[in-house]
This record gives sequence, C-alpha cells and structure tokens, in this order.
Amino acid sequence: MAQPRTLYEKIWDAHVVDRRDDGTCLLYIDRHLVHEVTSPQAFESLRVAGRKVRRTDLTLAVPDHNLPTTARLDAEGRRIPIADPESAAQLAALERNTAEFGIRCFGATDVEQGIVHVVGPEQGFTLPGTTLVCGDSHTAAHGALGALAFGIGTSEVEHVLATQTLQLKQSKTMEIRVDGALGFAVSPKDVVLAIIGRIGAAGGTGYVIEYTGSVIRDMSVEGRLTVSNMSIEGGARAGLIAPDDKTFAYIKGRPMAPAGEHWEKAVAWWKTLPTDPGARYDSVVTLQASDIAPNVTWGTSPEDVVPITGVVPDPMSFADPSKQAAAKKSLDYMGLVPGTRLQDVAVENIFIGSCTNSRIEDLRAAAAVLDGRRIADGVHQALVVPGSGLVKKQAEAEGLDRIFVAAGFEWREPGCSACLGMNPDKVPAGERCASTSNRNFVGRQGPGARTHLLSPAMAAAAAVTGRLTDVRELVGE
Ligand SMILES: CC(C)[C@H](C(=O)O)[C@@H](O)C(=O)O
Ligand code: SF4
Repeated sequence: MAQPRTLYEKIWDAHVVDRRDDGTCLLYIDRHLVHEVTSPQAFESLRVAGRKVRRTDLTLAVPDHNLPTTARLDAEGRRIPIADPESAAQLAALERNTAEFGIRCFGATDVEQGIVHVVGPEQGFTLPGTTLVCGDSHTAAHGALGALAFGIGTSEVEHVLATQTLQLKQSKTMEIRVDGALGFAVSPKDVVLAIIGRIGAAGGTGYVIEYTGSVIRDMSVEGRLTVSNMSIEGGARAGLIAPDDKTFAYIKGRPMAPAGEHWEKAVAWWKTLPTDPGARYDSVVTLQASDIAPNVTWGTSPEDVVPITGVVPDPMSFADPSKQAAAKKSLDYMGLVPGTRLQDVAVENIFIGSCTNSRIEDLRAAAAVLDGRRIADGVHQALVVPGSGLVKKQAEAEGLDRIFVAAGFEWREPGCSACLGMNPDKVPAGERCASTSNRNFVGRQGPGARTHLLSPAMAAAAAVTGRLTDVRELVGE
C-alpha cells in the first residue's frame, strides 16, 4: 500500500517538476494573482529581458492596496483621478502592464474589483489541489479551499510570470486541530487569534499548517478563509483546510470554476486530497473550542491576544526576557497600563474590512450587532469596507448598507483601506482603532496609530459603546 500522505504532501507531489539533491524543487504553479504593489518591478524586468508572460490564462490581476475607497466615478460617470501621485502611478502601471502582457485585470470601477484574496475565491479562480501564489503575505487565505497557497516576493513574481514555476523546498507539516463547538458569538476570527496566541507569531516558521477538527469542519467557507488568512501571522508558509462538500458547493457555478464534465472530473480528484488516515504531521497542536472566547489584541504583534474578559498583561508575567522587553515596548506604544481591563479601553476608530474579515458573513455579523443601534459619541471614524464589488452588491441587496449608515458608519468602495496605510484611509496618530484586520504592527494603520484586532461582531460592539466590549454582553445570549 502507498505511504499515507497529508493534504499538503499530495498537492506538493502532484506539482514537483524537478528535484535537486539538496531538496530544492521546481514546483509548477497553477494560479498567479497579481496586485499593484509587488508587480511593477517584475513586469519591468520582463520587459527589459524581452520575455513574455508564460501563462496569461492562469494569471489574474486586481488593484486593491493603493485604491482610495471613496467614490470612483463622478456624477457624469467619469473616473475621479487619484490624488496621491505614487498611488496613481502604481495603479496606472498595473493597468498598462496587464494590457501590454495580455493579463486579465479587474479595473477600479468593475464590480469584480476587490481585495485580491477576496476576489480569487469569489471568482472560482482559487481551486482545491492547486498551487496558488501572489506577491502578498496573506495569500495563505486561499488554503481555506484546499489550495497550496502562499505569498512570494517580487523577484519570484517575475519568475512565475516568466516560467509558471517556482523554486522551493518542502516545508514541515503542522496539524492544528480545534475540537468541540464554538460558544455564542465566538467567531472564526476568535479561533485564529486563539491559535496565534497559542503558537506565537513565529510558532509556524518552517511549517505548512493544516487546520482540522470539528470546529473547522463546522465552519463556513467564509470563516475558513478568515482562519487560513492569518496563517502568516503565526509564521507559517501556508494554512490548508481539506476540501469537503461545503467547499465544492461554494465553488460550483463561480465564473472561473470548472463546469460540465470538467466539474465532475475536478470534484472526483478533489475528493482524493484530504489527508490519509495514518499520515503523520511533524507537529500537532490541539485547542478546545470551549476555551475560546471573543478575543482582542493588546500589543503590536498578533500573538499579543487575550479574551475580552481579560486585562492588559504585566510584561514581567512573561517568562522569556525578550518577550518581557517586547511587551513593555508594545504597551508604551499602545498607551496601555498593565492590569487595565480590556473593556475599559476607549476607541475612537472602527474599521470593518480587510482580506481577513470583509466577506458577506463578516458584514452580516457586524450589521446584526448594529441593527437599531448607533455608534458612540467618542467614535469619530467608523468605516465599513466590503472586500469586493460583488460583496458590496450582495450586502446592499440585503439592506446591510442601510443598517451601517443608520448606525453612523461610512459605507465605502472595496479595497485594503485602513488595513495598512497605503491609501487615504488611516487612523490618526495616538488614536485607537478596533479593527477586523490582521496586523497590529507599529504604524500599520498610519504613523502612531494603535490597533486592536478583533472580530466583526466585536468591532461593531466597540462602535456602539465607544470602548472594547464583550459582544456577548451587548447583544445577550
Ligand atoms: C503590500 C503587500 C506586499 C503586503 C503583504 O505582503 O502582505 C500587504 O498586503 C500587507 O498586508 O502587509
Ligand atoms: S487587506 Fe490588508 S492584509 Fe489583506 S492584502 Fe490588503 S493590506 Fe494585505
């Protein structure tokens, strides 16, 4: 009998083109997503070398990082120019490069435009069993559909554009199993924050994670995308979830998904992908769902996480001296005092969006909390930024936009927005933001901005009270 293999090993083996003695492999790449920040240099190098893009049909581009999220067309239907010269240049370069090299690109005013990691799954571009790359660290998100998906650097973007392959060494495997059933108002974001809190921001270094267990199986595909998305915040190269009937139902009928007899064939193969009984992982971590509460971060690393019922930790409570120093520095930056109850921390900004939490279920969860409520007086910026034009359209069809606007939120156009300071959406220096994004690094949401990561429902609860809040108490069980 063949050796039992993990999901990761099966995808890996199916894509190795060549293997060197030192273990370096040449891997075939099935799907390549491109955005404006990490591609200009790659296209320029191709141009200089007189090379073409090897498989334009397996490459898809979309602008997201630099695009302002305010209206993109004026009253006459003309495109509103982008004020920031650098952003305007990046976006123009993406349009020019994709046109010149013959790559499909969703434009700023197309309904399909959105954050690259929302667009891939939504279009059926992301498929189980494929290798998928993008010049972006949150590419791991696509692992939620059972793709081996990971971020690459600009020189690798060039390599994939030119050859449709990548040089790589195989990673170790880590199973992260979450057993049990989640409590009331505990969301996929709380699960992944709990995981990162457990393994640490470097805990996954050198590994590809596979998320397993009843909590992952019971989760919607949207929720799984949130979990896989943050694999990189735990240091892992990728974060996979075995494809199942839910995955197939999610993909079926999407514009770029296989159809007709191709669909049947694809599903038959996808069903062979889940990890074989008896396959071994290099490392196994288990969490119990009943131990997971709505979580919030207090520091400047996603591993700095506590349940909302907790307090800001004392740096001296960490055993590791380097962690003690880091925590002290974090607290200085965050303007927090050890022992403060998280629920006593006031926030002035709310951001609901990013590739972690801007899909329809995220917007529904936040709107459910905001329905019939209003943002607190102390909150002076509350943004809700759908992950794509299609998410926006769906949300509007469900009337979610009206709930957000009635509550005092700004309903924006799709993009990365305040997830990082590469466009006009920023958090002012010294102010705090309850944010559904994935990184709370120093200056991430703007110079001096203080970020608390949490779920969409928790962000909505913070908007209502003007402080970090246990959503379970606000909405009642
Ligand atoms: C700009 C881009 C390269 C970057 C990434 O790689 O992740 C961004 O998306 C981020 O989230 O920090
Ligand atoms: S939403 Fe944030 S994390 Fe995601 S790709 Fe954009 S900047 Fe990166």
